[in-house]
Amino acid sequence: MSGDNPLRLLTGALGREGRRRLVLLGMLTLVGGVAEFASLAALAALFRDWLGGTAADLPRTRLALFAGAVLVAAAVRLLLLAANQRLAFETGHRLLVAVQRRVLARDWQAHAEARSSGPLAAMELVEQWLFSGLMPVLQGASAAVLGAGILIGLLWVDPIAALAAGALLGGLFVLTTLLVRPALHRGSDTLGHDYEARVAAVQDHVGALRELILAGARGVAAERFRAIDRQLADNRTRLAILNGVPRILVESLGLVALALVAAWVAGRPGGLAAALPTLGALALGAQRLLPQLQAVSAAVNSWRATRGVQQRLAAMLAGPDLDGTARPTPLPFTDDIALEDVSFAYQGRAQPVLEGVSLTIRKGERVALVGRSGSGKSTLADLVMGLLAPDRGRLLVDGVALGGGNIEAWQRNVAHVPQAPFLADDSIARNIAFMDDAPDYVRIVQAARQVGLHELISGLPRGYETRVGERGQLLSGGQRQRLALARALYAPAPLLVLDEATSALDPQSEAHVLAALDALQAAGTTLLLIAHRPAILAGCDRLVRLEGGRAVEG
Ligand SMILES: Nc1ncnc2c1ncn2[C@@H]1O[C@H](COP(=O)(O)OP(=O)(O)OP(=O)(O)O)[C@@H](O)[C@H]1O
Repeated sequence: MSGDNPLRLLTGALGREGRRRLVLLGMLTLVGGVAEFASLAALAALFRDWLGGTAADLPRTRLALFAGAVLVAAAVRLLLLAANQRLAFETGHRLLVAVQRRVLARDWQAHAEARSSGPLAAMELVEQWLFSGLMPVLQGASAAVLGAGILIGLLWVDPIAALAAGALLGGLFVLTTLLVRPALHRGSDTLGHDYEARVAAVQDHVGALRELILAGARGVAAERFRAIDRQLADNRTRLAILNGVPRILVESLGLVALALVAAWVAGRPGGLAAALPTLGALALGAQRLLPQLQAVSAAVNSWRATRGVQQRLAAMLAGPDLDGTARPTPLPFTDDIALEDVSFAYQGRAQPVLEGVSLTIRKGERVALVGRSGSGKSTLADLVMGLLAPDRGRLLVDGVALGGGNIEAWQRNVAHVPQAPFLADDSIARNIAFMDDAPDYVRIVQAARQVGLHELISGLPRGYETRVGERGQLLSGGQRQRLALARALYAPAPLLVLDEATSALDPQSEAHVLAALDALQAAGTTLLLIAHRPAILAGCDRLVRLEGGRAVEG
């Protein structure tokens, strides 16, 4: 599912199963078209046989045929309704999953540079596309086939009248569509961005509420949001109206067109009596054909109205999909990690953060990275963890160069605790056993004890089942850090990277953490610490200082 062609987006989103369903839907639609044709033809035949007769002469077989054809047509419509809805929701589901898979497939740098409002807005975009784009299109496609069946029925009954009706209705459809086309294009192009802007604004409110309160800027934020949503609401209103106009025109002018054809038919030689079968077919045609025409018109215009949304979704789907293969076995790590002449610059920045850094970290060592703010400590740690790739130079683990295929295998050796760790809005236990579908409570408690959190957690009314709130906001900064450290201890990895992960700890908590680090090192874990606090630095085997993009010992 790739490319920015919205049509490819549709077929790609369907997947193999969806395409099979689409073929079935097409076949069912054809049956529906035949049923529509049959009901019209049966009605005309009924009128023809009955012409001039009394109630007693009613040809019962013809009547039964007509009733049968109408019932079959109704049954097929019901099936079509169900098949259309199923296909649409299934496609929406697949599309959303596909977008999230691509969000998860991004590499670290792309993720850091991307706006998080995009993936969040994808949910709204998919809903919008589903209800205002795909569903009308599926209904319109069915309607086109059913409408063709009705028109063929009319052709069979009275070719000239059918051609006249077809030409008038077709002309009407083309005219009304052309009428709204430019305005629909204009409105739809900004729609995708408008949705993203709205999500981004809400994210700011949630993320920066403290700052907004203290700056007295809540009113400003509300006003900005009002303007963003006003624009979106106005645009959606305009598009909905533009979408509805052709439908109303097609319905009302279409009725007039069919009445004109009926009047012409009634005026032909033979008079009203000879025209009766055609008039009956036209009346039924009007009742059946106009809604189909409306649906086709809605489909064409809805597809245009959601063009901007389709383009945004297509852009989100343009990236690579998540690798579905099994997790690789960890890369052997028994000797050392070596950086050889490594240089790195962030995209769009002329100045490299690191230039010609060479450094060896032996297995089991505790190394501290120090240096001024912005000197590149986190960048170096990201390179060691394989989250970033060097522009020049290389990284070797036990002499094996990292790159391409073995990065994930290397990352299976790595645990990381950042300064502001991510905590899920879940229980303490589930945050320690993060992403573990079968949490081991013995290990959870052990990890919590090691970071000095067990007493505190045990004292809470719900203990380890206490929820930590969104991003852990029901805990203090130091508690969050220790919880993240407990997470790293729960699933120990040969290399543990702590990036200012102890900055919010009091001396007592720090003592706990130091003891935990000692135990880890004694068990053979390699520790790379970015830290400033003397107690943490004192326990390290080596200090590596970053200065002007270079690494110096001491
Ligand atoms: N994703 C990014 N894109 C562009 N530049 C970045 C990115 N991340 C960091 N930088 C820049 O790279 C430089 C090094 O940043 P880094 O976070 O590695 O420094 P640091 O030594 O860890 O700083 P601190 O001690 O303040 O955390 C900084 O100038 C920073 O602005």
